[in-house]
This record gives sequence, C-alpha cells and structure tokens, in this order.
Amino acid sequence: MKKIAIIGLPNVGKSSLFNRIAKQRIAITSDFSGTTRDIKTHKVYITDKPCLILDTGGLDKSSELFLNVHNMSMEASKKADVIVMVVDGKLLPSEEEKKIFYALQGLGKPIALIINKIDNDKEMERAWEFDEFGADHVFPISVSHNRGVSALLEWIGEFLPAPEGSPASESEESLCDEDEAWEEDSAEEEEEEIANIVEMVEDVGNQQINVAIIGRVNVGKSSLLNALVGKQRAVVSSVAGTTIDPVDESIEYNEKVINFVDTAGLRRRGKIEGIEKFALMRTKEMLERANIALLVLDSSEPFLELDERIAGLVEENNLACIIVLNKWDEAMDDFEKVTAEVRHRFKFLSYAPLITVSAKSKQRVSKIKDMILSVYENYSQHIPTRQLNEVIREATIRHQIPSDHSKVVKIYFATQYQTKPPRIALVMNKPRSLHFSYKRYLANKLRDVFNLEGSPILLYPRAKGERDNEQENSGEES
Ligand SMILES: Nc1nc2c(ncn2[C@@H]2O[C@H](COP(=O)(O)OP(=O)(O)OP(=O)(O)O)[C@@H](O)[C@H]2O)c(=O)[nH]1
Ligand SMILES: Nc1nc2c(ncn2[C@@H]2O[C@H](COP(=O)(O)OP(=O)(O)OP(=O)(O)O)[C@@H](O)[C@H]2O)c(=O)[nH]1
Repeated sequence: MKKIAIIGLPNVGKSSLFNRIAKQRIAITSDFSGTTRDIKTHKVYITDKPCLILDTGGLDKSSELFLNVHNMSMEASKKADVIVMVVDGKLLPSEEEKKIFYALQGLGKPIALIINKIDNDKEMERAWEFDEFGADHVFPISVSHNRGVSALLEWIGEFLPAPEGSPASESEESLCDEDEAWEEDSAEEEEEEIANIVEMVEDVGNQQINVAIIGRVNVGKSSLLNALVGKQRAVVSSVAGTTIDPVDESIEYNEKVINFVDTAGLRRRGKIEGIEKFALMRTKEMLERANIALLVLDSSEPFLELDERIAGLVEENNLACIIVLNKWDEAMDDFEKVTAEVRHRFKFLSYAPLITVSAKSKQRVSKIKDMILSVYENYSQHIPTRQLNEVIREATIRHQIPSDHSKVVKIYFATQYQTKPPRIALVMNKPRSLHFSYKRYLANKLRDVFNLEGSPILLYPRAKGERDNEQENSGEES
C-alpha cells in the first residue's frame, strides 16, 4: 500500500487535513501547538484507492523535545511514497519551513506544498508569498472551509494504484472462492503486507518512550520521579500551559528519549491525589498516553486493594509494565516473602519484571532506566512471521487444539499485525472455538522462545479475511 506523509510545523492544520481525508475524527485537533506528538497512521481511501496516511507531529526545532519530532517527520518522509508539506497561509513563510521543504525535495519523491487556511478568495493573495519555495505542485486550500481539498486529493490519487476488487479482480475472486489453498495464500500475503507496514510505521515512532509513574498516594511516586530525572530535569513541556493540563518531562538516556507523562500531578504541592476517584481518573488519562507503566508499590507497609485496582488499569490498557517496590530501605519483609506476595496479588502482571529500590537514597533507581529500554524493546518487537508460525505449529503438535463438538479446530497461520504491544492474529477455521486456556498456552510458548519480558502479548483468533475486529474478538492477555 502506498504511504502518504503529512508534514508541517505545529498548528498548520495537519491533523485537520488528516481528519478531513479520513472523514472522521481520529487525530485530535487543537489550538495549542504540538499536540500531535506521535505519528498517527490510518488506512484511508483517496479517490477510492486505499493508502496509508502518516500524520506526523510538528516540525519545530526550537525546543529539545521537538527535535525528536523533527527527526520523526524526516524519517516518515523517507518511508513515504508521496509527501505533502502543509504551511499556514495566515502566516508569512518561514526560513525554517523553506529549509525543511528543500530537504524533503531532496528525497526525490512526489511532493506538494499545501498552503492551508486560505479560507476565501481574498486570502488567495497570501498564497503568492509562498512562490519563493519554488514548489512544482502548490495547493492553496482551506481545510476548515473545505476549499481546494479535492484537487489535492486528486493529485495524490494519481500516485495510487487501481484499487483491489476492481471489476477484473472480482470475477477472478468468485472463480477461486472454493479454492482454499488460493485463499490462504492471498490472505497470508495480505496479512504479511499489513504486518510490514505496521513494522515500518512503528519503527518511525520508536524514538520516544512514554512512561507513566503510577501508584496510590504516598508510595513515593514524586520521589521516584525526582530520582529518575535528577539534575537532568531539562525539558519540561507544557501542552497547554494551564495548571490542570498535562506536563511531560523528558530525559535522554542511551540515545533514547524517555518521556514521563503528566508529571504535573506528581510535582504539585498539596497533592490532589487524595481523592481516590480522581486519582484513578488521572491515572487512566496518564496510561492512555503511555507505553510503559512504572507501578510503584510501598514495600514498607501491606499492599492495599487500591494497589490492585491501579495495577488492573495497566492490564486494561495493554501496557508494558515494571513493578517498582519502593521504600526498600524500610521493607517489611525479606525479598522472597515480598516478591511472593506481589506475584500472588498481581498475578495478571506476571509478565512484569520487578525491582526493589529506594527513591529516598536513590539505591538502584538508575537500573530502572535500563529496564525501561529493554522492556520497550520487547514491547515494540516484530516477530518474523516464519519463526512465529514455527513456534505455533510446534505448540499445536505437542498439544492438539481441543476439537469443538468433534469438529477439528485448525490454525492456518499466525501473523503479527501490530507492535506496542505485539498483537498476533491467529487465522483459523473456527476462531470462536479456541478456548482461552489454549490461547494462554500458546502465549506462554511464545514467551519461552521470544523475549517478551515486561510486555503483554495479545492473540486474536480470526477467520480468513476477517480483520480489525479485536474488540469483539476477545484478545487474550498473557
Ligand atoms: N482558519 C483556518 N483554520 C484552520 C484551518 N485548518 C485548520 N485550522 C485550525 O488550525 C489549528 C491547528 O490545526 P491542527 O490540525 O491541530 O494542526 P496541526 O498541524 O496538526 O498541529 P500540531 O498537532 O500542533 O502539529 C486548529 O485550531 C484548526 O481549527 C483552515 O483551513 N482555516
Ligand atoms: N523510607 C523511604 N521513604 C520514602 C522513599 N520514597 C519516598 N519516601 C517518602 O514517602 C513519602 C511520600 O513520598 P512522595 O514521593 O511524596 O509520594 P507520592 O506517591 O508522590 O505521594 P502522592 O503524590 O501524595 O501520591 C515522603 O515522606 C517520602 O520522603 C523511600 O525510598 N524510602
């Protein structure tokens, strides 16, 4: 599938354009700069032809945090087949935008300059200012007034191949309907293609690790944040600038950016987290933006039911997890007893590695950073299809899949179609007949072979040709 990258400085209207194309509200548009941090991807149809949109965050290099986004956007453009660079027609062209445009032109790919926010004929005059870019393809548009967008889409459409399911391929399909082998091959190829695209896209976004420090009141979350960020507390980015909005803090570690999400709540004096319901809500919001949860527990006192409820949110969000046993300097019990208790209480987080620390004395705190990097690697890995299928095949030979009312239940093949966390489709004859305990058995087999420490792995049984229905098809956490 062809890939279209949407590039541009913050606030020029990239997300709005993306939404307009996708005809639904996927990206969140906002009046604040830099809200589109991560690359969003979506399969859309442009002039009835399928393609993949890569929607990148802003390209502003003026703060360190955006350096990461800048690199991400350049990377996205390198992987794309068509580049559209959006500028704000209500502003004067900036030197920085010109530099970026020339750099992108250097990639030798079809590229168009989109002058957005040309809301009426009178504003067309502004568009001439952008002549100095020397772009071959210029589209003055207004996303919000839906002006000029269709011309742009037609231009993009020229680079897209004819859609599958055109009259010729449809008749072929009906002829081959009965032919299982054929169907299997084509489905496998298609799955593989999607997996490759996913891998490519996830690679691009691989540069920032979003970490949420969570736990009930007084376990030492802010002390831990201090110990982790330490003197490095360089980059503080306020998304919207008011006190109730999330404030992230990023550090660089071994050439990776570790971004602690929404640290405002942890830094604030006269903490608000005392109200349980509010604390849970806030935790939920943090987790929505995170890849990894640092679940902080207080080892100086008994664990509480609230600890379990908070831990449950990690599982709900399919996040990678590290269990941090804080206040180890005042631990109630010895290591064996405490860890046995943790493993017993938080069975559903059995995949999470555990570390004992003292945020107060900073003992072992720096080890957490290494754990974050290795867990993130496991969480974002792509298991090659061949190896994956070998493991699944062996597992099904060792233990046959229980039949369903004497009918054989078969897995045709498996493919990982998403990372962060790894999500694997099991393409089967009877997807609804796979018992959850068998799914858990398969997941454990995968854990034996591949390094998935700290990461959930999700298995989704599917019928041939079925996809994107994970929600109905209960994925199995393991
Ligand atoms: N007047 C006008 N405003 C627009 C138009 N398109 C988008 N906007 C506004 O511009 C602002 C920024 O739009 P976004 O789509 O969030 O911009 P973005 O480039 O994705 O921004 P970042 O997420 O910061 O990178 C929003 O307030 C939009 O409503 C347009 O055609 N005309
Ligand atoms: N002995 C010991 N005390 C600690 C440690 N870490 C934090 N504390 C103490 O525990 C108390 C709570 O620490 P905070 O970092 O404020 O805890 P928190 O989880 O951010 O608290 P809330 O924001 O109120 O939820 C403070 O008195 C800290 O000094 C530790 O490793 N050992």
